[in-house]
This record gives sequence, structure tokens and C-alpha cells, in this order.
Amino acid sequence: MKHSAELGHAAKNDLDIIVRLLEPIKEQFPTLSYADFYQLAGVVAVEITGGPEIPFHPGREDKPEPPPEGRLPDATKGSDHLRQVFTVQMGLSDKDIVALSGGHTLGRCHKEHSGFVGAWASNPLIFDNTYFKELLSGEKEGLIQLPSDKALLSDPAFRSFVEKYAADEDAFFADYTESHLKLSELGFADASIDTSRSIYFMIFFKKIKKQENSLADDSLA
Ligand code: HEM
Repeated sequence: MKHSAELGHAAKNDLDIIVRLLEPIKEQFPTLSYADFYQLAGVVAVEITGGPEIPFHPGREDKPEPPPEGRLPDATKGSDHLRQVFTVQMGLSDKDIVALSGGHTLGRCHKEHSGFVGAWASNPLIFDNTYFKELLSGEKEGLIQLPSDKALLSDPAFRSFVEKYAADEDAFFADYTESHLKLSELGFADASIDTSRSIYFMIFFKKIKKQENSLADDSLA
């Protein structure tokens, strides 16, 4: 995210706004890598919008170059493509694919970015299981279902997880936590629980959370 090539990526057009908002917080923690900082911001975002507490292990190093192009999933494609990206390339399971897709409980699609328009849920600033409930209840005026979201309904293995998460938010939160943690530590060989450092980082976490709250208050004011 700190590389301009990534920021200019059509699929992530708004990232520069987040990067700009986070920069004053990052400046207070110069020893923290950007890779750890942005992962921590993701963990905080899920938690402060009502989602589960995801464990965080620090120690990622910043890379001098962005990763190669073409590794993001394509929203116009179906289940074979999702398994190619998440299972073949990243080693994640069907359960991970469906649980992580629940991240679409937050935010929305923008015409100027992806060409799609609208949010997946009527409460797009709350992390809950509405995404799965909406998916099962069919298309609705004002809400979006991407082809890649609909693939979770037509593929029987995916669908069983959609039904489970729609019926049981605790099960979604438990699986989402596991999958988010797994995704956030791909390629991070040193991820391990080092108690003293984890406690140290929890202090950062609380500080950042406090500042996020005051940023949110400012932007509402
Ligand atoms: C399964 C494959 C995925 C596909 C094909 C996909 C596709 C998309 C697309 C097309 C957008 C709209 C971008 C825009 O127009 O601004 C989007 C937004 C978003 N995606 Fe995904 N996504 C996937 C997985 C994920 C995962 C794993 C997460 C997080 C766990 C996630 C979280 C989000 C969020 C929060 C937004 C809203 C961003 C905003 O409000 O600006 N997505 N995604």
C-alpha cells in the first residue's frame, strides 16, 4: 500500500485516502514497519466496527518493491477462479474463501473504481453477518451482489458455509478470525507468539484505536 504502483491500481483507487489518514498515526511509531502497521489497522477496523478481535503478531519487514501485478481476484468470475486465486496461489480453503468474502459486510462498490455500484449490506459500517443473510435472500434494489459473491451460492461446497454463517454469527466470527489471521500471515515466516512483543504491540493497538475513534469523531463533526 505504500508503493505508488499499488495506490494507482484501479481496484484499490481509494487506498490513498486511507494511507493519508493513517500517516499521522504511523509517524508516531517510526520503528513499526508499514507492513505491520497496515495489518494492525485492518485488525482495528474489524474490531471497532463490531467484528471479532483478531490476534496480531508483529515482525513483518517492508519490501522495496510492490508484489507482481495480477494476483487480485476478478469480481466478474466464478468459483473456479476464486479457488485458483485463494487455494492454488495462497493455500487457503473453501471455508477461508467464504469467511473472508464476509469482509464485504463493510464498505461498498464505486462506479469509478470497479464499475460496480452499491454496498452489500444496508449497514455497511457494521461488521456482522448481514452479507450472508442478504446473499441468501436474493438481489434487492440498492444492494449489490458481485458475480464472485453469487458464486458462493451456486457452488454447493461454498453454499453450505454461506448458510451456516447466515444462521450463526458466532460461527462466522470464529471462522473469519481464523481466516483473516491466516491471510494476514501469508509469506510471514516468523509469525509466532512472542508474549513480550505481543504485549508491547497491544499497547500500540490501544493507542491507535483511541486515535481512530477521535479521527472518526473529527470526520463526523
Ligand atoms: C473473494 C474475492 C473478492 C473479490 C472478487 C472482491 C471484489 C471487490 C470489489 C469489485 C470491490 C469494489 C471496489 C470498488 O468499486 O470500490 C470490493 C470492495 C471491498 N472488498 Fe472485496 N473482493 C474480494 C475479497 C475480499 C476480501 C477477502 C475482503 C476482506 C476480508 C474484502 C473486503 C472488501 C471491502 C471492505 C470493500 C469495500 C471497499 C470500499 O468501501 O471502498 N474483499 N471487493
